Amino acid sequence: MSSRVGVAIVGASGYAARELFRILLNHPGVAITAATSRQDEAPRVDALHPSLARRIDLVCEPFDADRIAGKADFALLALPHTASMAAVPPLRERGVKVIDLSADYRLADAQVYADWYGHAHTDARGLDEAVYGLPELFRPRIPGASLIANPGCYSSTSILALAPLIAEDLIERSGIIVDAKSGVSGGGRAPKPSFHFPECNENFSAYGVGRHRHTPEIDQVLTAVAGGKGDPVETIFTPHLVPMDRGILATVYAQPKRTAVEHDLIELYRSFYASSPFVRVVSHLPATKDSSFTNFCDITVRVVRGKILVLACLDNLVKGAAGVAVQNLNLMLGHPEETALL
Ligand SMILES: NC(=O)C1=CN([C@@H]2O[C@H](COP(=O)(O)OP(=O)(O)OC[C@H]3O[C@@H](n4cnc5c(N)ncnc54)[C@H](OP(=O)(O)O)[C@@H]3O)[C@@H](O)[C@H]2O)C=CC1
Ligand SMILES: CC(=O)N[C@@H](CCC(=O)OP(=O)(O)O)C(=O)O
Repeated sequence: MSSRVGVAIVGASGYAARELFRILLNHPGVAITAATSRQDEAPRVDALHPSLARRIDLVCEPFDADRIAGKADFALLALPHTASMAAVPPLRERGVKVIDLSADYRLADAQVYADWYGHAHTDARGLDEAVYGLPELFRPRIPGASLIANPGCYSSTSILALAPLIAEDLIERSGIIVDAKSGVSGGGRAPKPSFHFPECNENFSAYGVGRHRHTPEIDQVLTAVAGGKGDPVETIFTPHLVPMDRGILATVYAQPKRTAVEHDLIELYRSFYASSPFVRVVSHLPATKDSSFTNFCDITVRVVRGKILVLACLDNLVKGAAGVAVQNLNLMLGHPEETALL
């Protein structure tokens, strides 16, 4: 036990936290030494998440940076945005490395954050130092980071779908259409009217059209993938809510700069992701159930009437949240990226 690294899970009662527990309880190099919740009665983790009964014997405590620093080297924050940026500075001041699952450290520019999230950013230093935790694109930067901004679930799907085309400068950068669908757990465990069963069951609707907060995140990262050369990437990102528990499928439409050949594109994707164990470039059309409860993102490419279509899917709670957080933790700890994730 002593050779294990102590990890705290902050925001323990939520869905992303449940996945963190589920995955990390199988990790040979990690001990979950603390869990926090605002709930009054110091709930046991397995009372919050009965699926974890007999797997974990841990009581939640209120958030206290000193206590966490006394027990853990890493904190994985599964808090809503704005709550994270209040918790991150005191943890980092005490030497705790942080992987933040919220959106608070994903956008490099505080003004862009304020514009899309409607709140001023209060941790300029953290924002400056955070590394965007999408290992497939930024793997070399992750081991040395002290603060990781874990990507959004729609963002990961869309970025992984588009990165090879942008990196190779094969498509026009404006007007890229990302038509994405998510299961309801993407909205978290806290009840909201649109997620109420009679509202979302047997229903299918778009939301956030033209103003979803993952738009600037997708554009920012893909513009970085382009190497800062040329025009910025501008996507038209439209999310939809699908009445299923989990999973995201994005269908991306892009205008090629020259004639596109499907077979060559599939080969490009295979070579681009050859060193990325969690991207499966497939020839069939991916379906959410194929990646459910896994850390895989499945991607394929088609050419239809001269346009490039990329279809990508992943599990929003795993590759879209807790799984990629553990991928990042593995890289920071020097473990194989796949540890506890296969
Ligand atoms: N769901 C998903 O698919 C994905 C989620 N994310 C991000 O991960 C984070 C967690 O998401 P998810 O687990 O779905 O969310 P949940 O709503 O399920 O859980 C968040 C937890 O944070 C705690 N919390 C809520 N509000 C506050 C607050 N104001 N201050 C402190 N703690 C608070 C609550 O725990 P308690 O009441 O016990 O204190 C709650 O259970 C979010 O930032 C989300 O955007 C990222 C990618 C995908
Ligand atoms: C279905 C649903 O509501 N999904 C969430 C996205 C969840 C996620 O990845 O985003 P953050 O980490 O940025 O919150 C939404 O559209 O806001």
